[in-house]
Amino acid sequence: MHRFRYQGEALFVEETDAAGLAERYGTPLYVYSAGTIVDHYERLLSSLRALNPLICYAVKANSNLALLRLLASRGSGFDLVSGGELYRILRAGGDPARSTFAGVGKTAQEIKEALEAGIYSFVVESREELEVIDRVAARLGKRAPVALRVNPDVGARTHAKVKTGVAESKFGISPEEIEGLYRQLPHFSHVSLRGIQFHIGSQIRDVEPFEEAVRRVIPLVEIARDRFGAEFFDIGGGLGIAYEEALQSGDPGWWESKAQWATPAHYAERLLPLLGPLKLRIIVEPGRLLVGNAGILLTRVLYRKNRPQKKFVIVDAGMNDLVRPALYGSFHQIVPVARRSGEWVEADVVGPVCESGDCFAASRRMAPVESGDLLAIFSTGAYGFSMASQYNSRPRPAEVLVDGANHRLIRLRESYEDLVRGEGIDEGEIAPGLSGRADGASGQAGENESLTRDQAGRKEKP
Ligand SMILES: Cc1ncc(COP(=O)(O)O)c(C=O)c1O
Ligand SMILES: N[C@@H](CCCC[NH3+])C(=O)O
Repeated sequence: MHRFRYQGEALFVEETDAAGLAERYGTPLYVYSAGTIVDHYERLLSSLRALNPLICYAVKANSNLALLRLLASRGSGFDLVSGGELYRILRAGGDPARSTFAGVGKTAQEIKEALEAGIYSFVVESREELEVIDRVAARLGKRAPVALRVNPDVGARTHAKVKTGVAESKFGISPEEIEGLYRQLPHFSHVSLRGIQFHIGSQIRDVEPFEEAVRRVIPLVEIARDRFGAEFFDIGGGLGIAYEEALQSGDPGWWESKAQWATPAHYAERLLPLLGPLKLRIIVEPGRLLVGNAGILLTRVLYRKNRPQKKFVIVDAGMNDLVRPALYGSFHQIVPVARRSGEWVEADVVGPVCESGDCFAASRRMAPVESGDLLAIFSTGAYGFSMASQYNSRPRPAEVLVDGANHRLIRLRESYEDLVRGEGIDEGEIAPGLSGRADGASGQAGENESLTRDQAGRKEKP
């Protein structure tokens, strides 16, 4: 269950009133409930108890160090997709030996960093990537643990932009190609096959696609286990949550029975008989499920605008802070932080960004609001801050973690200075010696790659 409730007319996050948080830390403000995250983690673990699973939290959903630390302290491993995410989990005290590294475009540098950190397994998405991993491992005198990501060509009822298990998507390797790779694997002398993985997409709330994917991939898993000694089967993440009526139902999504959606009992009931007999370590990679309904975005109403055709509520959060509605047309419940009586209105809730798509809710029936009021945008713990940008030169918002009656800032609101960090106007101001002339007369012109300050001088070639 999530821990956001009205007490009287005031919205509370655990035992902390939301309005007080907005006063103290300003808006827009992401607020997370630690109790909700831990509850979701423990519930998932117990629903799959019979498999003794390893949960690898998908860092991309929300990569704040404090959340990573919280999950690591409960024993969670991590699903990573970049060198930056590896850096984050190391900073947060996460264990690379309980973490996997997926993604279709790992660079040789990222592969080297993960090998040196002692990653539990790469999740390989192409033959060419496998070759690079083999080469980097050889150079380091190591053997790289790898899993192959299977694209099982299973569709799922979710947004087209977040389906990843269909043959047309860029992810994974087809079953036929994997069979070919099995034959060639002995030639890769610096990798060992540790597992098989699939991940078919995100915000999926039916069990059938997961079951279908497991069934299709099991024959490949059995070969990996019997011929190559593979030890795990990773069935990815993608479990959906309730966005509709998230507050009223108290439903983090998937746990409680809802006529049209699967429950964890249902999921377990259907998958355990398939997975149990494999006698392998089972890994799951949930992101949204653990943190999605554990976060809200607090925003203040700046202005209202009433036209005969439409009413607008203009708030101080924008699509740069929360891009999901603009990107996917996704629904987020929006409620007042302090309820007032009066007639409900139908309005568009929009942000200040100069795009018509900067709209959190279109023609939404909502409780009456006045300028200065606070609103809470629900179910924004996943893919909220982690997809935020500085578009329109808007500093990214602050983040706060609530635990009971305690609250603490876990990310400072950005300043104008943060907006221009790393930019330079004059020659040599930010990277002395790097500038040059097209004819190669000086500096490192022709490198044809832009370097970050950290990367300069330590590029790993594939
Ligand atoms: C490889 C991988 N694992 C896990 C996830 C987590 O997905 P979700 O947040 O839907 O559980 C993703 C994102 O879809 C992913 O790409
Ligand atoms: N960003 C997407 C989910 C993508 C999952 C990443 N593999 C969302 O907000 O729903």
